[in-house]
Amino acid sequence: MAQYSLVAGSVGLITLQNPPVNALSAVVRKGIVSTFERALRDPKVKSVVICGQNGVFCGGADIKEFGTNMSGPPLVPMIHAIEAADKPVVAAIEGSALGGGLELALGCHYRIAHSNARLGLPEVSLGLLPAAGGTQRLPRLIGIPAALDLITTGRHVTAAEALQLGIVDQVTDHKIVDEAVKFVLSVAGKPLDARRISTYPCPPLSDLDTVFEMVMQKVRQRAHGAIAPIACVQAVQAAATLPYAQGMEREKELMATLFTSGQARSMQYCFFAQRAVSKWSIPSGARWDTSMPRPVHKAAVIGLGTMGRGITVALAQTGLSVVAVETQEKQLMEAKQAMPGMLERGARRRGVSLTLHKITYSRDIRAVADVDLVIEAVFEDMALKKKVFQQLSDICKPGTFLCTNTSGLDVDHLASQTCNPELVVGMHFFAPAHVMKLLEVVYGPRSSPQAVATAMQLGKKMGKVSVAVGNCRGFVGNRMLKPYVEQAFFLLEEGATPEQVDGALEEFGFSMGVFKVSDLSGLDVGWRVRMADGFAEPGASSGPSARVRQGRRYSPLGDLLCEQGRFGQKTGQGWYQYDKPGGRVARSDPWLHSFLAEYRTRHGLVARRIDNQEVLERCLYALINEGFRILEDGIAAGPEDIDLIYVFGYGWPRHRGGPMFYAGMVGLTKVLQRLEHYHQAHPDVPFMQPCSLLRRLVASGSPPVHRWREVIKKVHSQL
Ligand SMILES: CC/C=C\CC(=O)SCCNC(=O)CCNC(=O)[C@H](O)C(C)(C)COP(=O)(O)OP(=O)(O)OC[C@H]1O[C@@H](n2cnc3c(N)ncnc32)[C@H](O)[C@@H]1OP(=O)(O)O
Repeated sequence: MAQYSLVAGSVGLITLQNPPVNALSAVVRKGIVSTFERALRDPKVKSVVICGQNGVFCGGADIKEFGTNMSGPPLVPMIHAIEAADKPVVAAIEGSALGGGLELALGCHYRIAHSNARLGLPEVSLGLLPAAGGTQRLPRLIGIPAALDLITTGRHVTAAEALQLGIVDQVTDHKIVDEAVKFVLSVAGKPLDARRISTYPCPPLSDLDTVFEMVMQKVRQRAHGAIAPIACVQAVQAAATLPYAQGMEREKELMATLFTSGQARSMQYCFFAQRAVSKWSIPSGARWDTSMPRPVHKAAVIGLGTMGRGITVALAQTGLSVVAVETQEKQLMEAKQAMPGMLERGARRRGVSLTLHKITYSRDIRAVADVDLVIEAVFEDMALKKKVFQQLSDICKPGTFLCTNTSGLDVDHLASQTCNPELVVGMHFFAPAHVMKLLEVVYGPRSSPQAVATAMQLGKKMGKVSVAVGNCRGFVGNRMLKPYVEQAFFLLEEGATPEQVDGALEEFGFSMGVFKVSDLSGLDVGWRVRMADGFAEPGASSGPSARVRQGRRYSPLGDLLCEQGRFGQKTGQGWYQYDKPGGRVARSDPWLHSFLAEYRTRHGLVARRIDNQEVLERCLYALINEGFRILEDGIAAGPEDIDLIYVFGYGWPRHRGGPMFYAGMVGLTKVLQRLEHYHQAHPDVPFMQPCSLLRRLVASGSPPVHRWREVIKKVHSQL
């Protein structure tokens, strides 16, 4: 709702009230319309201030209303009425003014912001565009280039930047409503014509066509198939070329296409999924709202390879004191040289001050004796990690949480090396750890609720999307990767090329296909895992049984490349070739194509034409099928957890909602049928055998993804 009061004798104060973010629900819109009309009618009222309760102006339209039969007064005419009023209206902005919230403020004649405010038009990240006049007013106010930047990226700006851009008229550190009232009294009687943004001409720009062409090209490249950023550019182009009223028509038309699109549904699902996974619960019954995290003031990182450096930087950026331990002198020196640059770039990007002084370095593991939490990030080798955990258990003060950054080893086994296994959890970061948003927090059967809560909270503080997952080989993300990569290898055996497989996946929306990712992270990573799992064995890649291991189909292609020293970008050759070791630009490699042809001949395989549909189905459905197994095993609490892991850690396109949501969009029956088809064709590939949970869901009428938990619960209760 919206509350109305008369202040300072002549100012109508309208306060938006819809906790927690004063979203513009039907009731709030109704409240604004009626209180505003009352203010206009009241002769005592000479001016109006609009603010939000509890330190937040407005988080935008109520996203929960999307997809329902929307009732109540629409936003556009409401904002027009405010702009057209003959009494001055000031938006008093503190906290957030986002989406429809900022559009409401743009309809006001003046905007004053508290220095804590954040403003933005983030609709693009919900698969939409700012359709309450945002695409038409913002370019008129701040110019086309700045408006394009804000609208196509959805980024939030601080009050200081908003002032610089001209979005707000004043920034204050004082009480926002008091300042707004003072301000509106000071402008009483001034003509309002020049304050109505819809009447402004768009600031002229020379060579408009070229500007839009270039922006569109850039936006398309970044969008990976998402349609909202493109529509955002088109809407701003309308502002630049059409009169306001026609621009509004175009905005409406473009929004109508987006609003009902699967992409918008997927992205809005991701928004709510992100909030849902922070409300974690684990099979022991521990939950986010009943488990108290312990404060972490000082942390340590053991091992300063690529991951350790990233984790140290991420911790220091959070403001924690960090002890960075590396026993190898050379590696320590390299880390000391590299990390200041990483911190500097981070500080510049985030507009904050440098935190170099937060890190102390040591070669001696005993330096971690007084820290609250340790993250082990040594080489991915169980024997080495066990030794580190035994040492930590002896050295650390009582109560120190011991975390491992393993990407898939048994966390419980590591916990068993310590005197207090309840203090042990996995904190699986993704490279580069100071940039990537995902953190898998891995609990074992003995991890205490407090250990899980502390790791989850630390992740949040570090700006990560933290997802609590159970302990199994590869946890959630890497476990699902295995069938996906396996299918990609099989496709090469059957006639596809890395270029074709990657092309199909990139067209689907991944920023990089599976083979490019493999070249980037190093082919040796997967090779080591396959060796540890007893699949890859020296000398076994070329014998007669090379393509069968442990009674199932196996492709030794990745092992063969590793045996040739082709580890990807770092060696300049992998599935592609690069201009030099460390090169970044993948080029097709004729050697690889001959190698594949020879390999097929050697194994009596005849290359066939494979279409992109088959590439997608085999790679993605194999991955999704493993996702169902993970749900069935209780390793992830719900489909949202898996989806966020894939969106934030593995480049799954957000506009496709994550693998499990995508399965729902495709139709569970179809996914099941295609898995059955491929499993019949390849009975020696267990990953293609449809998971029984998928069958259960189909048998229960393929409920929407938010109702899967009910079926999963039933499955678990019957175990
Ligand atoms: C004609 C169409 C015109 C306009 C279109 C739009 O306006 S679309 C909406 C544009 N706005 C946004 O995208 C903002 C989304 N919200 C946020 O970015 C953050 O929530 C915000 C406002 C920065 C606050 O962040 P904070 O970390 O403090 O809280 P949290 O994100 O956990 O949110 C708290 C709860 O509020 C719910 N919520 C937030 N925004 C909205 C919203 N716009 N509509 C509905 N609900 C919203 C959020 O889901 C949380 O709910 P909970 O049940 O507690 O998990």
